[in-house]
Amino acid sequence: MASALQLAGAQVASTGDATGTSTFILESIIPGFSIMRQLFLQYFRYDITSLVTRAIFFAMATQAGRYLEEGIKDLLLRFCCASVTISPNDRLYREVTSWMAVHVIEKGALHMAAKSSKNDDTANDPYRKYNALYGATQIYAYNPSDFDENTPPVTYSPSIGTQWFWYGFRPFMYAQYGSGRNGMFYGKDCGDIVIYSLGRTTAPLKRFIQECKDFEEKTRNALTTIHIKSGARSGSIWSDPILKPDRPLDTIDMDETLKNALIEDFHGYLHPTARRSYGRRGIPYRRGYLFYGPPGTGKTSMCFALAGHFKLELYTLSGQGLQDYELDQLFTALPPKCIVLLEDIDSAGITREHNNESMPETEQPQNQNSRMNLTRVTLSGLLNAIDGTTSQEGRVLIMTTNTPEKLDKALIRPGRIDQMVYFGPVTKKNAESIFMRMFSRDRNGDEEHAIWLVDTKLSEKDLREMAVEFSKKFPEGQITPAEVQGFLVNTKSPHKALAEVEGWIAKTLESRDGSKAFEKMEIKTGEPSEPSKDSTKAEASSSGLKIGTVGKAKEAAVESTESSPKKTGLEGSGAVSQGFLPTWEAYKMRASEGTPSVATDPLTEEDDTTAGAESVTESLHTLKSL
Ligand SMILES: Nc1ncnc2c1ncn2[C@@H]1O[C@H](COP(=O)(O)OP(=O)(O)OP(=O)(O)O)[C@@H](O)[C@H]1O
Repeated sequence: MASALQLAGAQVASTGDATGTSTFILESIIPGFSIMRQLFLQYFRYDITSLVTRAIFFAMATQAGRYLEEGIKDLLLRFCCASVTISPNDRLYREVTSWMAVHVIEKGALHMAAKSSKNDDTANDPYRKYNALYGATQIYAYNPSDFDENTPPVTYSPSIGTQWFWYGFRPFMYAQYGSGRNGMFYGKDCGDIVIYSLGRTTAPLKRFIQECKDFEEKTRNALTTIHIKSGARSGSIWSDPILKPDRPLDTIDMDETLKNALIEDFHGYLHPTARRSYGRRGIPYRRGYLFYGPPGTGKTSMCFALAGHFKLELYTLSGQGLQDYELDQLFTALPPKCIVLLEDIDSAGITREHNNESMPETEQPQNQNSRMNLTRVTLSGLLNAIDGTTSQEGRVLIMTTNTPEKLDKALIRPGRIDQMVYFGPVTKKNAESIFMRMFSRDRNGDEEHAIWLVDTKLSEKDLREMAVEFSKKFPEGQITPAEVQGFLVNTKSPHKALAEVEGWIAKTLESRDGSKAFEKMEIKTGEPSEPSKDSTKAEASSSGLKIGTVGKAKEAAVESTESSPKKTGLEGSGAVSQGFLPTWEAYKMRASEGTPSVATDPLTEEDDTTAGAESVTESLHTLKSL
């Protein structure tokens, strides 16, 4: 090698002509060039100098052309186009991407990104079960045949870089940038989208954005949008939307009065003027519900049904594997109106200290995954996220639990939880309606799956009679709706179900010591709270807050409802006795009776709030015992 270099050096030094000069220059651009040249000369008797020189000129011209093109494009975009930038955290981001996917990509774009639901980040999460059941994933229109788990749908979207398209008679450019510096891609994180339109006016862009929003709304008409926690480099963010067909409210079997009261309460809260009215009274515009009851009684299903009915996006979380700052990030990123579902809030194991500090060292999990699973939010972190200073207004918070008595009083204090709703085992009436739902014919006349033995000869009347017969076999308050549903799904035939129900009930009760019915749950919050590090808790205690035992509240309600004209079925979390808003139903009822003050519609009426305490306390007496 050394001798070759010497040879090259000697060659350059010895030739003082033009070839020597260009060889010298080329050597400085391509180290080792003179050796290569020497070898070519020796073996092929060909001087590569002019060939390499031309190649270098060509490369430089191409690069210069590229810079020129970029420069012209920059000038064109800057001075001849209007643009709008959309950040990846904004819901517009996916609305625009969805529009692009259907109107540009699927119409024959040459460059696109493909994604299969099997590969997406949510594949291993618990909500996969919903995806499996309903095939919900990033889709643009719901089509049941798309959701065969064995052949997961592939979705196409705009690829990174730029894409020109026509919108109306105007050229538009879609540009997807990376999240890194200068828009470079870092990992798989995407940065802003910028949409350019030719012409010095923003009106076409605004029309385009509105069309993307309308399109998204139309395609999601019968779908509920769900978001779950998803990891990001800088903490936690909400996942891309997971879509699932709306669950109609009439598929939730529960006490009808209670269900209607809950729906009315939602209506009241979501009334267009509600935000202003809350603000005027100095009440943060938030609403909290606690759904409690045994497992499989419809708490989660009701959340989905409410989200679908009120067209609110559902953001679901469990406290496990979350740190306080992540919870804060997630709550801060919520849109102005949505439902946040905190599932199984008791088993989320909210701790009072950070990250298992209280756990003896020997019991601390050794491996990283177990440590992550044990990472939990602290009570103060949760309270802060729910109603801290940075917490979004407008959202509905629903917490579900099987063990309400274990919940910290600070968590369910008025203002955080405004209504508590009990979901219980099936009544005879519920059993009848579950039977009817399972076996009545599809009203749309769609073909049923072959294994589902829908008896087409059975008239609606016959089926109803069978349902009544079926319901008579049910002992009150001992079987959950999920159990009944499971039994009927397995039998798949009304005749078989009727024949086997008695045996099945006996077996079910026997398997869990059937002598015991489900005990009615009580939220025992009579004693004062323990002193805590948490300031919010301290504030709750110092305010003299004692949330009455729900059971006792119910007793009081029963006594007083005897004289009340109508029952609502919702329980204020002690909130009502503290002067918080009673149920919407109660307001409406009082409004129709012409009772003055808060008793009229709280959201639209301009009333005197100082007179509210009495009427509010009175409204408590309209609450129904469950
Ligand atoms: N009241 C009900 N009406 C209709 N279906 C119900 C009802 N309760 C339970 N189910 C059915 O049972 C299954 C489980 O229900 P769901 O997850 O809503 O119960 P849950 O009360 O949230 O249970 P958990 O406390 O274990 O989370 C679902 O398939 C749902 O359709």
